Amino acid sequence: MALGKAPPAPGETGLGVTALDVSTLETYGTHTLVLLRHGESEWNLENRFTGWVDVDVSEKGAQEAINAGRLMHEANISLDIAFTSYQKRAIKTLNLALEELDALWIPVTKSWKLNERMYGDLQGLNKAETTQKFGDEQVTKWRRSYAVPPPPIKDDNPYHPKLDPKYKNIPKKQLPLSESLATTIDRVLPFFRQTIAPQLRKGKKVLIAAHGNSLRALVKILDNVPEDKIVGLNIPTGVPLVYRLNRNLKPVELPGHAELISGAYLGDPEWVQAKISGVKNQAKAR
Ligand SMILES: O=C(O)[C@@H](CO)OP(=O)(O)O
Repeated sequence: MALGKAPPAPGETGLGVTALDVSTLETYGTHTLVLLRHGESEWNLENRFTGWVDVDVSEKGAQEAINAGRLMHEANISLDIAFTSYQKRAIKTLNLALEELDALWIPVTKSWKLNERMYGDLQGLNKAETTQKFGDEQVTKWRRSYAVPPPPIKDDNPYHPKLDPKYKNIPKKQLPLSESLATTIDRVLPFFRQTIAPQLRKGKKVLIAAHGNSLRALVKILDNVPEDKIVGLNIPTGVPLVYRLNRNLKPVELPGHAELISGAYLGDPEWVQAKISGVKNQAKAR
């Protein structure tokens, strides 16, 4: 992956305008948690279901990651510790954003528990073609419902996680063959409670660089988003989502917070909204 040298076009960065007055952040809650979805991946670009397939960030995705670092810098966000998945699109996004913040030194913990939701046998398929074949209702259920898992990955599928050496130490029966949002929560929540929450309680400012659906799982937990509303939650690539939490690690509603959630995205709200709509519309039949 070569990093493009051309500066991003005006209007592509969201820099310079943010709905959240970051100078007042300290007045909301006591703990800072920032969620960051990786920058555009090669398969986001090709509009393919990705899940546990370990694709890289695209050139645009790398720029989005750098931009995420700039947005945090502009907002005076300082970080103490970071968490990410086993997947290179999240790891690279984290590194590029931290580099921009001059914070590459902070401790980073990687865990497969923060991986993208396992997309089963849909992995590798084009989203728009899948909608043409199975219909909008079915694909929306697979992508965004709370409890409906995609079809499980077949044993001879070349993207089967048992073939990936990074999962060799995970007991085979723990390796998911497909996951709904509900079963993604079943692995994300214990990791959050056991490993991330103690750091927040110690007063550490935490960044989690992860994926569209592992972050939807976290947001569902933090904000207690009702199951029938979670279908409407789409997380854009490369836009830091800032939470302030109270002593009980419950989120405090921030000014300029996004729909359904208490956290606020950094960057120009129109720019953020356009990026959210882009994610929502990926599966539209063309
Ligand atoms: O393909 C995937 O793994 C995810 C994130 O890119 O897609 P979706 O937004 O359709 O859940």
